[in-house]
Amino acid sequence: MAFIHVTSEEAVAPMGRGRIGVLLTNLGTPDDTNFGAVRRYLSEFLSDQRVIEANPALWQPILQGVVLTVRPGRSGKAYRRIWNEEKNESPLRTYTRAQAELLAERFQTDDVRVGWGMRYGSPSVAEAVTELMRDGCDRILFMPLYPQYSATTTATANDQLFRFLMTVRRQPAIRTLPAFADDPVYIKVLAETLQLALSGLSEKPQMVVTSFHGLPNEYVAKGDPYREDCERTVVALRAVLGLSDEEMPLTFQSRFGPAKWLEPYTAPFVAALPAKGITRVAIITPGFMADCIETLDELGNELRDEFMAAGGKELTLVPCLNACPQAIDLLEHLTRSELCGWVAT
Ligand SMILES: C=CC1=C(C)c2cc3[nH]c(cc4nc(cc5[nH]c(cc1n2)c(C)c5CCC(=O)O)C(CCC(=O)O)=C4C)c(C)c3C=C
Ligand SMILES: [Fe+2]
Ligand SMILES: [Fe+2]
Repeated sequence: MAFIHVTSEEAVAPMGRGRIGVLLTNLGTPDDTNFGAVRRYLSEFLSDQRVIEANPALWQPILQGVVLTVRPGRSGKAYRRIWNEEKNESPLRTYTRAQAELLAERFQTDDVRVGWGMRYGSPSVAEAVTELMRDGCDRILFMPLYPQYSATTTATANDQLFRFLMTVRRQPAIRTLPAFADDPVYIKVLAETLQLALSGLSEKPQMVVTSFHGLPNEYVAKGDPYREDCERTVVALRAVLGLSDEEMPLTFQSRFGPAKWLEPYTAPFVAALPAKGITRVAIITPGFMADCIETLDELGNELRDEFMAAGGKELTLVPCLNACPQAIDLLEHLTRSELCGWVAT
């Protein structure tokens, strides 16, 4: 029996092209400030083996026993201090949604859909990708919003996307955003945000401390390039602003657990400054694309109190990029670069 080969051009439909989707992703945040909601969020977050690399057989009893008994109450209190009462949600969610909505406006004429999702909590990455696929997107740019790469953030966000796609028969094509630690537009926007925050002050700060989320030393020793990426950002920022290492030091905040993390630790570093005659400081947090509990509470409340109690006169916390027009310029720049060949750049 002869096979019939369909070879004529008319017999084969040209390849259909669907829409392009862009999916902004950040870490995630609790749905509420009550004990149960914070516990659910922390349980998901701290069960991620990219975040806590300890053997789960040893870690889970500690997590479910001690950590999730004590921490949700303490963290819930902190979330209540920074909660967006108007929208009844965490600031990280407010800003991530706003970033997606404003970025979507920049792509209206390209017919590019922009969604947003969270690595932990809601809306989940799976929900957000499903929505884009239902909207006809067959090519998706996945954008974990971490300027500095870490396996604990960038890689686990990518894992979560691909884990979902394992359940999908007809997968979209995927691109993922790489870290952008020394991207000139990112550095320029950081510099402008800093200058804007300082422009209203009657006296200039004596020091601009950079504070990045910390990471266990062990992860870096095993090859996580996070510290190098943070250094890249700070070196580029100092160069643009004409500041020395002493005028713009690099520090790490938000240590969790008893292990040694990247140093110097922000809080003791800043609290020791008044004793050295430095009573006016600004703190900039380039690793956070949006204000969250770590910036607003850990620095804006806890560290501010500590600094003032130690004899400090003024602590200026520079807002994160959030949803200001320059932040959206940056997101558009990153998106267009990564969509090269998919849309006109
Ligand atoms: C081992 C624990 C943690 C690692 C490693 C870690 C890395 C890491 N985190 C961010 C960004 C954010 N972290 C946030 C909150 C947060 N982080 C940890 C622990 C680790 N983070 C905890 C327990 C929490 C919850 C808050 C608390 O209970 O204190 C947030 C804010 C979330 C919010 O809702 O506002 C962000 C953002 C980075 C960039 C990073 C690796 C470099
Ligand atoms: Fe964290
Ligand atoms: Fe914290």
